Amino acid sequence: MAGTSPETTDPTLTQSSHKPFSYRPFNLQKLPHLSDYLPDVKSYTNPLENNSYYRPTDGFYLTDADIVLRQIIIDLSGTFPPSAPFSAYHRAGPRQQIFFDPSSVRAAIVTCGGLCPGMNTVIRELVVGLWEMYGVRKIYGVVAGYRGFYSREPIELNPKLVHNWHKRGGTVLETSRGGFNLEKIVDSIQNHCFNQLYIIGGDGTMRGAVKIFNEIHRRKLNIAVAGIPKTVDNDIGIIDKSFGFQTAVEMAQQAINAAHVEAESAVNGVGLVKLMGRSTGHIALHSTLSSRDVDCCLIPETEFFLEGKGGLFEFLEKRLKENGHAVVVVAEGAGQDMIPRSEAQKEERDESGNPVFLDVGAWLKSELKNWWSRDHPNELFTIKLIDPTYMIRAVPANATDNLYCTLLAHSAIHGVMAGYTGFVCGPINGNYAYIPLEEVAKAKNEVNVKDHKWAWVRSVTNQPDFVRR
Ligand SMILES: Nc1ncnc2c1ncn2[C@@H]1O[C@H](COP(=O)(O)OP(=O)(O)OP(=O)(O)O)[C@@H](O)[C@H]1O
Ligand SMILES: O=P(O)(O)OC[C@H]1O[C@](O)(CO)[C@@H](O)[C@@H]1O
Ligand SMILES: [Mg+2]
Repeated sequence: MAGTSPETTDPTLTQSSHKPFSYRPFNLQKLPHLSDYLPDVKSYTNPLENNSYYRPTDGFYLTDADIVLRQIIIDLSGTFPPSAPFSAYHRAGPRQQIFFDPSSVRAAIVTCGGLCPGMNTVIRELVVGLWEMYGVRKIYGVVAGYRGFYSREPIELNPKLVHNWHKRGGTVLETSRGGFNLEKIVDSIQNHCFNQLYIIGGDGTMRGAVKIFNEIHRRKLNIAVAGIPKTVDNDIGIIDKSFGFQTAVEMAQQAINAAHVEAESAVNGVGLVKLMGRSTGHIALHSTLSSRDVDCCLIPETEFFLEGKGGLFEFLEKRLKENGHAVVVVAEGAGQDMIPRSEAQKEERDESGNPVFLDVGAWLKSELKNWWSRDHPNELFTIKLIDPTYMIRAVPANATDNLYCTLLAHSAIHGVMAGYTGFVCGPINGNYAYIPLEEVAKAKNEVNVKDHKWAWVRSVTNQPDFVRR
């Protein structure tokens, strides 16, 4: 159960009792396990064995031999096997042997960072899953993010209390930014005798979770740490997509529809929609592709400009002439370098240290108005800015995201009960896997403006590439 070695040279599948499978050209990512630093940690038979609802059949339990490949698209005309081996991860799911006696488990759940549809579903399913599948009875909610570990009393959770939480937006446990004090957090975890941590949050939260995991490891504590990636921006790497993202894209359609109606109903009407996306434009991109009413999509990953040949003004002028209206979607992180700001504004950070952005929607609206009145002083022009910001992330998860949240929560529980620690669970190519926390904390998921998806956006909108020629 301990580690897996990527160094095995034999290209055939090999197995021994302590060194599980490794298969070239796949590099099976090492998953930390409590037994790595606690050699005497005891194992138990999984209680699902006797759970009348599950009746484990052949193949029900997964072993370390079950892996998920990160790269499933291969160009055989290139070098094969590739010079750098593909990453592979352990599949998520129940293990026959577990490393916690359910009656001694004290699980803690915390939510950190901004809101995202589905946070309450994950909490609910962690509570219900721990309770029903493994018979855990001591489950606590840490209130208000990382700072809550040392500044608030945890609340005890049970299935009855959380039964309808999945129907509510936000997080009943509350969340916050900042307040990360490693010593205080780990001291408090020890004082409360928590031995399982379920940390729900975005990229910043995962970086904090790595530090907590390392400190727990350093103190040699019998505490397993699981990260559950949450980000409405979909900016966490390796996993297919984050929960709540699809719900947010769906909500954004309402704003785009309204912008389209306003623009269509005016003379030279422009509907401008500002959507979330701090450093990634996934919400803007996916909303544009699903809507088909969008004439131009602006995201942080690619620059744009206003004046001159190939610029936004020239493009909109053409569109207004052709169609009488236009819809522009802009991600909040786009065009930040173009917005004038004071020295103080340049330095501004939120409690977590993230740069505070200026309002690209208001800025763009004003630039477009000025341009039109300068170049077409005698022609009507209307611009309506719709900024649904928090509306797209404060809603409950849709059915697809609710299902996704449930599978994530159950994957996390199975992994922790099996003694894995310092991992994140998430879907890779549609299959749930355990990924080392450290790897997730480093990985970014930006829109690749060189790939087919962005080309698709450009073919749907026919917007310029904003390259000065
Ligand atoms: N490098 C870091 N080390 C330790 N803690 C961190 C780090 N970065 C962020 N955190 C902590 O993680 C928590 C959440 O971080 P942040 O506000 O950046 O949100 P996030 O998890 O990235 O979610 P999102 O950006 O999707 O809203 C905060 O309490 C913050 O103090
Ligand atoms: O106003 P808050 O709660 O700090 O969050 C705003 C940020 O959170 C996110 O929703 C997620 O990081 C970003 O899109 C946005 O910039
Ligand atoms: Mg973040």
